[in-house]
Amino acid sequence: MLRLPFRRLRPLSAASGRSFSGLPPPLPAAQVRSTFLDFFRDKHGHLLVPSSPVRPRGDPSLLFVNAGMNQFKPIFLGTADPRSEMASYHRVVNSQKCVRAGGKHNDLEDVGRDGYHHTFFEMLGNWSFGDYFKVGGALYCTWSRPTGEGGASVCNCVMSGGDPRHLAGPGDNFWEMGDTGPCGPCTEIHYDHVGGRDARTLVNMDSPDVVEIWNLVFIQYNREVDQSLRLLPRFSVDTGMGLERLTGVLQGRRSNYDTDLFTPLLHAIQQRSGAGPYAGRTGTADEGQVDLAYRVVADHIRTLSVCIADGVHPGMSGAELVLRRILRRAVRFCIEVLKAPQGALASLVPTVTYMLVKYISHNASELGESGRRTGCSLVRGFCFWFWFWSEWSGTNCPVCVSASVAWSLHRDLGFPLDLVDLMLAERGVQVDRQELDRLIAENQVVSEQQAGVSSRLMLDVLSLAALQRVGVPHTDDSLKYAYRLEDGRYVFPACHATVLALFDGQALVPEVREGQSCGVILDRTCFYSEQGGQSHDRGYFTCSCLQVSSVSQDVLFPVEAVHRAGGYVVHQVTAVDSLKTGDQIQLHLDQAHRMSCMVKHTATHILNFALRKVLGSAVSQRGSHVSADRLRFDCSIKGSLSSSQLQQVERCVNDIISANQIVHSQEVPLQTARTIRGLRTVDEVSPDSPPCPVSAGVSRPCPGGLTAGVSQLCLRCAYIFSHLLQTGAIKDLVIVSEKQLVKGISRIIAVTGRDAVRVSNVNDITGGGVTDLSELLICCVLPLQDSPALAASDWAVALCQHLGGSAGGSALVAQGTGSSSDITEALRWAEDFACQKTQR
Ligand SMILES: Nc1ncnc2c1ncn2[C@@H]1O[C@H](COP(=O)(O)OP(=O)(O)OP(=O)(O)O)[C@@H](O)[C@H]1O
Repeated sequence: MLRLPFRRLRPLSAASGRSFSGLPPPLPAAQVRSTFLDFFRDKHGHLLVPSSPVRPRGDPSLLFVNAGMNQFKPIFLGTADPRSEMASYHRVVNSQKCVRAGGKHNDLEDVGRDGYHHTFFEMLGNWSFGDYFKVGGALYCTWSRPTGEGGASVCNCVMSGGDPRHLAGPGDNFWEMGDTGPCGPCTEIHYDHVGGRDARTLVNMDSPDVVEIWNLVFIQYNREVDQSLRLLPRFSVDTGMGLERLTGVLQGRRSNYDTDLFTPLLHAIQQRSGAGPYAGRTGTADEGQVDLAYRVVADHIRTLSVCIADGVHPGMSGAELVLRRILRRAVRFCIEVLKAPQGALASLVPTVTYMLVKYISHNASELGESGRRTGCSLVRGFCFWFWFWSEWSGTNCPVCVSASVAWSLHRDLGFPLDLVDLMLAERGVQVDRQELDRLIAENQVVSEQQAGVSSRLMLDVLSLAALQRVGVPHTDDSLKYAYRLEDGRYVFPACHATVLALFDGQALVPEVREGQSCGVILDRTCFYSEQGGQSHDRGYFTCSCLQVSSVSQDVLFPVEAVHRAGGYVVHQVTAVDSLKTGDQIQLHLDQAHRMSCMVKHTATHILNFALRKVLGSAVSQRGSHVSADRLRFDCSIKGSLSSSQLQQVERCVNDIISANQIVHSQEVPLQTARTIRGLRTVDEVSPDSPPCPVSAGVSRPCPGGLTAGVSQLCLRCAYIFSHLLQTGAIKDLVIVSEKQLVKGISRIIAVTGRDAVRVSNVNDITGGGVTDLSELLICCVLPLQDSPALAASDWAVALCQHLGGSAGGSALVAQGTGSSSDITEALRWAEDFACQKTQR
């Protein structure tokens, strides 16, 4: 027997629905929200918990929180800290801020085109954690509220069935939060805005009238990183219903934009722009896309406001990049379509704040600044854009534009690439996508390499000229190579130096005072400067300074960065005491850090060699970066690597490592270097450096054409980077991830030594082989080692979560916290966790 799930209110006319000054809507959204929450809390004993911020807490599998269940992931997985409040949850209800603009759930494309997909929306949800569960048709949750008119139930939802007059039919499905994580079969409830017909065939068919409003998921599994499904320790119920869609249904509006969640915002947009009133048109009826622009701007300003309030700011990668695109898209529609003046977007923030007062804080100023900057760049862009189209308008309008034009719109004029795509698509023009992808990948590599030095104190052209004018000689940095092996240990030379010049960020100065940031130029150094993909050295200076008491004391100046400019090596420090030109200092190198970089550097070249050996000489390097933690290697490869090929590459590298081959180097003239067979990147040698080929292996390269060694290393690196003297110090290499950046270009990330052993252990425990799981470990857990603020239990929880709750993994992370003081506590915690699992 089917029950009546939703009684549709008599639809109001479109005009009255959009009237900004008309009667108040029949059921304000705020009341829809509170009725839902109160119902589950008061009638069914659910605990009302607050929404989490939209930035996921400690969950790298998500860019944004995309569902109410995200914050409860540890409960589903059984990894919640038993001492935490969360561990006591059985029945919970809330209204969660969700953003679906990236990752598995990405609705950005639909926003504005229909009336029910938003990038930001509130998800109403109720949960049972091992409490009630689906028992045939017996389980039901009724949710009802009296209307102002006669107390009729407007919403009476029965999970076990539906009325064909109103329910379009339950869609059986399987719901997943992302590529990994808790999941399970689900029943969706769809609402037919037309009603009185069998709309089952329209379910999930993108019909604007038949819309999913509630999804009831029966969480039973965890999707593991290898894509298998692991049965969870207990079964749970997880439901999610969009507040905006539900409000639309209850207010009798087909479009959410016609509800009181949006109408004040649309009104504010109209006031600030030169556009006519919002008329709710879609598709071809919406000539000039004015109503589309209204919807996009209204949607995006909500998303921007909520995200910024939660600490996600428009930026250059991950969630921040997504937000930057949203900001740019909103600005573009504001300026180009709605003809709004600059600053109009930011001026909407108070309206959003007023409407979502519960969530939004003082973000108007930031959005104002960000929006203003974006606006300026887009205004320039649009001038170019109009010129571009006027040039090609008429018969010569191209069907396909070259990738470099699209790229220049992006790089030079600041258009986001998806906006370029959109603008071209709107005019029926295609872009050479393959070539564009190549340009994107190339740029990504370059910008990542440059990122490390962008924020440093850089010597400008004038200061360089001034240095030369006063006769400051170039820095002698040959000591950075002067390390040797003694009894199997690397010994680095001591280095005393004289301060020749000080740069305060603007000009050369004779002295810097305490607290001042400056660039220090010495006559000699043993420090590496950051260049070409290898991190700079770490360490400090000591300087004998005269104290007030006339007693001389050693003062320590930590070196924050080291870079090179025109033959000078600049050490960036923040002065802890006064420092003057002529001061004598002693340099102290962080030898462990240097060793780690040398290990990764030599390993990178061996990896390059091994890839070519396994896959053939067509493999070519597209970029690399080595730091103390890991190495990254980008190369062009046809297709992606199979796991057996990756294993072969690893084996080849590890054979060279375990043979402890000698790494040879020898200075030769450039002409001679060019004749050495197998030697690569000869052209990259810097003109003022004698070329120095390096190889590892049985044969030693020498002038006159000797074959390069087993693992030929590159010429350029030999001179400006440090290499190991023997390969054995690498100890072990494990590839932790391999993925395609774009078609034809793969990025490999590998770790060495102790980290490689740890990753192998994780793989043994999880049976993972070479998986993204290990990358997670590297990306998310190992970097935390430097954070003293983390309690041991956090370690255990973090890894348990990343390993899908594996007790072995927990123990492993406890070991991995060797650098943290609280290893015993971590182990105890890991044991607790293992015990808890066994008991269950
Ligand atoms: N982009 C969105 N904007 C507004 N509400 C949404 C959005 N995505 C999902 N919802 C709401 O959240 C509920 C649960 O989310 P779920 O992941 O099941 O939706 P979905 O299957 O992605 O929906 P759809 O297929 O309509 O995009 C949906 O039933 C709907 O009410």
